[in-house]
Amino acid sequence: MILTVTLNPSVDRSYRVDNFQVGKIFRAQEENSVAGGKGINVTKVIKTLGEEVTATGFLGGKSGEFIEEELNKIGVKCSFIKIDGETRTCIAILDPVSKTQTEILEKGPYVSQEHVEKFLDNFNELSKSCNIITASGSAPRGVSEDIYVELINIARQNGAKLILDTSGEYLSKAVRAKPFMIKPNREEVEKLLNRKLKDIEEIKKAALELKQFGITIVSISLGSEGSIVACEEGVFRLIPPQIKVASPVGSGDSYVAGMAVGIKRGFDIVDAAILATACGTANAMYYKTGYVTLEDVEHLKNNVKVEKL
Ligand SMILES: Nc1ncnc2c1ncn2[C@@H]1O[C@H](COP(=O)(O)OP(=O)(O)OP(=O)(O)O)[C@@H](O)[C@H]1O
Ligand SMILES: O=P(O)(O)OC[C@@]1(O)O[C@H](CO)[C@@H](O)[C@@H]1O
Repeated sequence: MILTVTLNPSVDRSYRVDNFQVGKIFRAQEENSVAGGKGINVTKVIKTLGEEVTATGFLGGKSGEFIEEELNKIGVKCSFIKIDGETRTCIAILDPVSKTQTEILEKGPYVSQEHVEKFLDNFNELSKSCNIITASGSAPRGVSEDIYVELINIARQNGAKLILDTSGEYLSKAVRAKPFMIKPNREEVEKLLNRKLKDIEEIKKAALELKQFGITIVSISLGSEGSIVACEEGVFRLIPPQIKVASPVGSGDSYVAGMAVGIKRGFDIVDAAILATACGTANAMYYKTGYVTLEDVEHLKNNVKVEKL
């Protein structure tokens, strides 16, 4: 069983607006609301790939009920802590003409200390029966920036591998706690290391530098340019096939789902990264976040290129 953690889930609302501009009024050509937040997207893709998955984190209010209903519909086991506030909404404006994506992410509700403690107790229990754990995204108000450090330590004590996909202070604190794997994107690594990464050689160096913290797999994702993966077997570049992009929102989450499933199935890291790349690319072909089809993933997998750096 794979366990996914989403501390700050969201109802992801996307609008397709051709020729979007700041400061003007537009009518959307298409709108869509889905259960989202990074870890929820990971959950949906893991389920599509055919693995059993339990989802945990915090949920509250009507948005929380909507997310739980959507996950129940697809057969995900839910083990969320119910909070008093309302789960957030995040907005994405997708403009296929200018090929831009504008996002407005709410901070999320306030979570009390009592609920945080309940969550940690529950996480401790769940991680005893799940050997692969993904933990993704920002945390809502009231949750300490050290939360992922705590989760990494609990997972390790219980013999589980934790894959972390977060940013900012959460990431900066967590890398020192030696998670099994991290998957920042290029901008997140630039912030973390406080320097620009000009080319593939500099990204490779950054991946190896982060691996030195004691992290088994460091994967830096680069959108349409693929990803760089540093692991025990060496450093690899994964290059995805070219596709017609609808929305890459959630491609990083789909990539994490592919990695989690590959590792769960005992693939070697390069094969897990090929599956991950196919999932990230498959997600970018649709407007929905955290949405892939098995047919697309199978087809794309055969067209991912791997280079040893
Ligand atoms: N336009 C694209 N074409 C092909 N593959 C893509 C494209 N965008 C993303 N991918 C695939 O998905 C992976 C993850 O994408 P990306 O680097 O955009 O993640 P991210 O920034 O974490 O995204 P998010 O935070 O929205 O989930 C890439 O490494 C790549 O394999
Ligand atoms: O605020 P966070 O947790 O960093 O990111 C939230 C979010 O942008 O990430 C997902 C895409 O990866 C969306 O589903 C969601 O709205």
